[in-house]
This record gives sequence, C-alpha cells and structure tokens, in this order.
Amino acid sequence: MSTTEKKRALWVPRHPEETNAARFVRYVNKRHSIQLKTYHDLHRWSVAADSLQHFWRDAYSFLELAPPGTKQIGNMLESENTNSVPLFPPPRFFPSDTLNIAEFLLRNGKADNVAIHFVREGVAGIEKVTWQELRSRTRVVYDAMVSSGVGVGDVVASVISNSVDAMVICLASLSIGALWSSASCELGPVAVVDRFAQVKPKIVFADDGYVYAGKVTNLDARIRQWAQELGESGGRLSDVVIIPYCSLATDVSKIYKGCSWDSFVGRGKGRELAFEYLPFSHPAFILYSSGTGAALKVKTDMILQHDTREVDVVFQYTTTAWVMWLLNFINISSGASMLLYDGSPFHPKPTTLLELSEEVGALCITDVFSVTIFGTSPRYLSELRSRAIVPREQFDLSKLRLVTSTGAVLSEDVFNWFYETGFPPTAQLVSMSGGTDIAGCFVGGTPLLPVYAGEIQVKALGMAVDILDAARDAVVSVEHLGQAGELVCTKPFPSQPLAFWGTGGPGKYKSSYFERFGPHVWYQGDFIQMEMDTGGLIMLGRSDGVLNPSGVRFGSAEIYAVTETLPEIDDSICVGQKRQGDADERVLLFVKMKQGQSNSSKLETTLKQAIRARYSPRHVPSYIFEIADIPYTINGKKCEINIKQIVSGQKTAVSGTVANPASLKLYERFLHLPADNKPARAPKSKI
Ligand SMILES: CC(=O)CC(=O)O
Repeated sequence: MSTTEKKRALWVPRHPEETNAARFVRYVNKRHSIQLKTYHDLHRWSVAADSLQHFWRDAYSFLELAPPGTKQIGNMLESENTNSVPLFPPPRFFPSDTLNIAEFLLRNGKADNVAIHFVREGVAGIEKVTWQELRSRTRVVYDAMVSSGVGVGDVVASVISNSVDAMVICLASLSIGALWSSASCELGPVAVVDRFAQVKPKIVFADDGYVYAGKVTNLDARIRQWAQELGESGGRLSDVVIIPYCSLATDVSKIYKGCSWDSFVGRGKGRELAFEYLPFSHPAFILYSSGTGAALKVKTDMILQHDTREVDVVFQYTTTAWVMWLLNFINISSGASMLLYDGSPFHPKPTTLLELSEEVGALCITDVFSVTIFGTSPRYLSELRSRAIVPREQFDLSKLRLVTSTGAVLSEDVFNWFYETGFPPTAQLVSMSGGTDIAGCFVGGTPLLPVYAGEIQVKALGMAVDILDAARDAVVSVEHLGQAGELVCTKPFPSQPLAFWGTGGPGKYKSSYFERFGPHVWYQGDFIQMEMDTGGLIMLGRSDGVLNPSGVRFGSAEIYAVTETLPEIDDSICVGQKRQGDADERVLLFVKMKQGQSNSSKLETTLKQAIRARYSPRHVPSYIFEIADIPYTINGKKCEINIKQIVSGQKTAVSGTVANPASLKLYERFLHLPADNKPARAPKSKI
C-alpha cells in the first residue's frame, strides 16, 4: 500500500458511547477530575507511572470484584511509584484485600437463568444448567471435598473434558481455597504424570473416557498407569475420583487410590457452601507453560475490551488444557450465559459449532436467541474458509456481536474473508494475543475503535506494552519507528504468575522472562510491529521462530499471510534452518496441499513472486517443499520450534501436547540439503 493510501476500516463502532469502556472512561474522569476522551487517552493513563495504581483500583471497584460489604479497596502495591517497582520478583498486589474467587464467580447469576448450555459431541440435546443448579452442584462437591480433607492451599487436579463437571469441581476447590490444575483427556499418561507429579495433588478427578470426532476412548488403562506412577512419585495423593462421563463402568478397585464418583459424593455431610476469604495474592490456578489477579485481569479484558454484558451468551471453544478454559470459566462472573461444548469442532458436521451458535438461547432472556460472543482461533476460521462454508448465508448469526480469535496470528486474508464473505459485517472481529503465562491479553480489541485487516486493534488497558529492538538486549524502543521487535511489558500487572511451581521455581521464572532485558521488563517472546497509520499491532510470530536469513529478521506469520491467499494450499509451516559451521540460516517453507492438488513448479513460482512482491527478495524461502502433515499442539499452535530443531539436526523435546507427533518424522529427511542456498533459487523437491 502506498503511503498516501489510507487503510479501509472493516468494522467501525456504531454506538461507542454505550459500551462498558465508555462508561468506565466517564467513571474515572469523574473520580479523578480528568478529561480522558479516546481509547488511547485511557490506555496512556492506565499505564502512566502516577496513575497505573488508580487504573487497577478503579477497575477493581468498577468491575465489582470486592466481596459485598467491602468499605474500601486498599492500595494496589505497597509503593506508590510504580516506576520503581520491578516485575521480578513479582510484587504482591492489593496486599490488604481479601476475596474468594468462587464467591465472586457465583455472585451475580439470577437463580433461574441459564448459566451454562452444555452440548456434548455424540449426545443429543442441550443440557441447561441454571445458576441455582450450578450453585447446588458446587455445594455437593464442596461438601465431599471438605470431608475428604481438602483444605486451603491443597492442589485439586483433573484430567477432564470441557464439561459442567470441570467448572463445578473448580468452583468447589476455589471456595475452599484449594488450587486448581487441569489437563485434557487426550493427554497420554506420561504427560499427565509430567504435569501432576510437579504439583503433588491431594485429589485427582478423572473422566472415565471421552468422545472426539465420533470415537469413544476408554481411559481406564491410562488412568491406571498415571495414578500408579503419581502415587509412586512421592506426593500426597489421597483419591483418584472417577467421573462416569461416558458411563464406561470403570472398576475403581484396580486404580491406585481409586474412588467412584458416588462414593466420593457420599462422603458429604450436608454442609452449606462456604467461602474462604483469602489474600488477593493467594494462588488459585496452576497453568502449564508457564489468583485473584487473574480474575481482575480477565474481567478487565472481558468487560472493558470485549464489552461483555449481562445479556450476552458467550461461547468459547476450548479444552481444559488451554488457558482459554480459565478465561471462559471466569467469564461466568458477568452473569452472562454461556455455551459450553465438548468434542470436535467439525463433527458430525463441519458446521456443528455454527448450528449451535444459532440454536442456543438463554432462558428468561427472551430477546436473545443466539450466541452473541464467539471465541475461536485462526485455524477454525481458516478451516471454514477452505471448506467454502459461508456462515452468514447458512445460519442466522444476526445477534453475533463479537468474534474473538487467539492462539495464533490471524492473517489479513482471513480478516478480509470474514467481512467480505464469511460473517455478518456487523460483528466485530477481535484478534488478541497474550498468553497462558499472564492469563489474558497484552494486545486485543476495543469497542471504541475501528478494525483493520491483519491488525490487533490496541494495547490492553493497564498493560504497559512496548516494542523493543530485537537485535539488542538493551531497552531500546522501536515502536515509534514502526519497526518489528520484541513484545515487552514494562510495568507490573496483577495477573503476573506468583511463582513457578516446585524446586528452582524462582530461577526458572526469572530466566523465562527477565534474563533478556532485566527485572523491570517482562519479555514475552513474541515478535510484533506497530502499524503507524492506524496504531494497530501486527503479530509476526514467536521470537524463537523468527526467520533471520542474512540478517533480515521477519516472522513466519508474514510468509503465512501469503500462503493463505493461495487456494490450492491447505496449510504451511515456515522455519529457519541452521547448519553446522554457518552463522547464517536459510528459510524452508513446507506446504500441505489441498486434496487433489500438488506443489507444481507453477505454484512455487507464484509463491516466490508473491513473497518477493509483498516483502523483498530476501524474504523468499530457499526451499519450498510439499509435506503431508503439519504438526500442531492440541491447542492449535504450529510446532515451529520442533521443526526448526529437526531440520537443523538439533535435539528436540516433543511435549505430550503435540496432537499429531508422528508428523514430526516427516521432516527428518530435510536435514541434509545442498549447501548452496541463494534465495529464490529453490529447487523443486517433493516427498
Ligand atoms: C490469550 C492468548 O494469547 C491465548 C493463547 O496463548 O493462545
């Protein structure tokens, strides 16, 4: 695009003054006698050294997190000057406040309204769980947990589907002050032991089986294996409670500390549900990759960035192994109704999720008969497009207000498809990026500003995001130059992890985020750029996957932005290859072709020309290969680092969360390629 050409907005806010964010601006203006007007004014104020504390305290009270009867919210940090507070060691937030997250989550829903619409693959109908039922199911599990000796600070773990049970068990654990940690059912026994041996749970809940893409998997043998190994790993496991989710009649006597759901529940003594009020910084969730802080951050994202309201029906597609499960769980605090789905997004039909979105309504909210907020991923949207599904023609999605996408970079091409062909143009498409480690977003959406193709709209409120020079370890911002660089955060935020679990935790925490730029700068490991025309943000990929041939740095997402425009390509993965004795690296692009298509020399030429024209000759991959499969994690992230290591002859650690680990083998043959790698001279090579 030429510099004089203005970018066209794909979506513009219609009634910005009616949004939660606009109400919040009026609220802080009044409280502090200031005159913030735009989103950018609000963001600047939310991260300034002398008002960061005001922002988080105001968000705390505006979002009504404090327990009923709280007279005053204390200071966010002990020190008033947030410039002097490092992010590591992690500061304690709101040191004088107490809260119980479960009480907060269950506080707002009206007894007879539907809290959760639950749909399971392979099970007909929609289970409607009212708020009253949710509270009473939580009470039953709470009662049995107390009888089983679960107390403040104990870990409750679950190998569980994205079900109502998962929410109920988590709520019961949090009401006691126990910590929650979950894994999804498809994880193998080694991965389950890897995770839970570290956190030493007191109780583990496990579904007896799961259903995915039409197949029922009985987990009996896997549970036996991991329960035995967990028991031997020296923890304090007292029960492995089997949930008869698939009615598979598991023999619990064969499982180490096995206990049936009925005998577990039978331990209850009829106790009322009670909430343990704990310090703001009391831990609540153990997440893998990396408290109340999470609740404040998630609420801020939901209400102020996504404008979630009480009348919304929210549908986030996720498993219990992804941080989006936690975000969705905290979502219930808005009193909004949710659709919970367990199963494959494409089974029995590729339009299953869209059908559900149309169908699900909320009891007692007569004018809402469809999902209004749909949370998904770039992969899902690309898949709809490549299957030629046109949601807005096939379904009534007129009530859909917001579609959020996370987990990977959402390409410009998918943005354009969304508005030109795919979804109702009135829906706001929000691409967001944060991480498991921060339980929320660094950058995301706002209802106050337009949406542009390929761009994340804004930096999230209260998050002092900056873009630092990727070639240096010094704190040098390149944001105002429009240059690509490292995404960092330079001020403390309440959803920072409290610690890394287990021995050596503080050291691992420090080396993960603070080695690169020091204790005042959180280094996220994402490569990002600001679009100077619009102020939007463009994610370019993970920093460790950054491509760097002959000193030109660019992100894999830039290459995917081109491959995604070619209809014959189903998917692609782009990595750097390092060779022994060569300081430079070359770029390899692997393309998975659609059925019936092949990587012809014409396609290679088209690809190279498109990359050269859009970026530069130095962005053109040295080699383009056809490949039969692309490895993904179960959360839909491409395994670029594994491939980069494999093609560079380095050892690679394959985590239990790779959904299709066999595909990694396909890349081993690319270790030995001819030495010469002049760009654009890529020989055609197929497998
Ligand atoms: C909010 C996110 O960024 C979620 C993720 O890590 O995929």
